[in-house]
Amino acid sequence: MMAHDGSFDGVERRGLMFVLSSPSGAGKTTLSRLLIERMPGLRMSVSATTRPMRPGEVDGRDYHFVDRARFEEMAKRNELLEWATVFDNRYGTPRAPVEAALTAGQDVLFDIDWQGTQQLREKARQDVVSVFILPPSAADLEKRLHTRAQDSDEVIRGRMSRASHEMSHWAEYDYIVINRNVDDAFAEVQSILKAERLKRERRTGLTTFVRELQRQLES
Ligand SMILES: Nc1nc2c(ncn2[C@@H]2O[C@H](COP(=O)(O)OP(=O)(O)O)[C@@H](O)[C@H]2O)c(=O)[nH]1
Ligand SMILES: Nc1ncnc2c1ncn2[C@@H]1O[C@H](COP(=O)(O)OP(=O)(O)O)[C@@H](O)[C@H]1O
Repeated sequence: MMAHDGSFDGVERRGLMFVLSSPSGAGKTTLSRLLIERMPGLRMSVSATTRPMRPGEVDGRDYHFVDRARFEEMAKRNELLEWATVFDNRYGTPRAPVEAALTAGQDVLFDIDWQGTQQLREKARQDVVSVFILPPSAADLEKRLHTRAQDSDEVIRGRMSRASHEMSHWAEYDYIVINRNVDDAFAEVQSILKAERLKRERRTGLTTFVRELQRQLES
């Protein structure tokens, strides 16, 4: 039997919400892309944002780029699972795709800030697994923001000055990963997801599975 989540261990489970947060430039986007590529059964939550599109970004893949009026309308209609203001722009998670994925037994990956993580945790504590990504040093963080070459010097200065505030929320997260080297950080994040998928409480099919094992043993 194949479980809904695409894994092959034969036991159904409830989908989980896997959250990555970090100061800008620490590597969330890089690690998220690798996770989506390499972990079956994991879907990315594509946020809505009012911030301008960066070179190389694609509407509907990286974000749903919307204007302020549209964003306010989505929030008012309760179409967002959470939302927050970051760097003067609005960011929010469309509710419907997340609920559809979880119902289908898929896990959902979120690249959201600490404000959004708090809101998800309040709504669904048991289903949220949160990881905070730290850069190895301030110098590395600044270098990464510059090598990404997608923001002006002024925007980068703003992001650096917000980094310390963002980082002050590290202790609210379940796991902390220091992104020195992408391969190691990816292996750590992947291990967290793999272990969390095995948590007893999420594995709704265990009672049936064990009952069947017992039946086989006793017959
Ligand atoms: N609360 C919340 N935060 C979001 C959402 N989407 C993105 N963010 C956060 O907004 C911040 C800025 O994102 P972005 O402009 O793409 O820059 P980045 O930091 O380089 O990824 C990051 O901390 C994201 O995690 C969302 O839907 N909700
Ligand atoms: N471990 C790492 N070592 C060196 N550069 C990295 C590492 N992780 C990410 N980067 C680079 O740093 C820049 C910022 O990473 P990104 O994933 O966009 O961060 P975030 O989404 O957290 O803002 C990108 O150019 C990315 O390729």
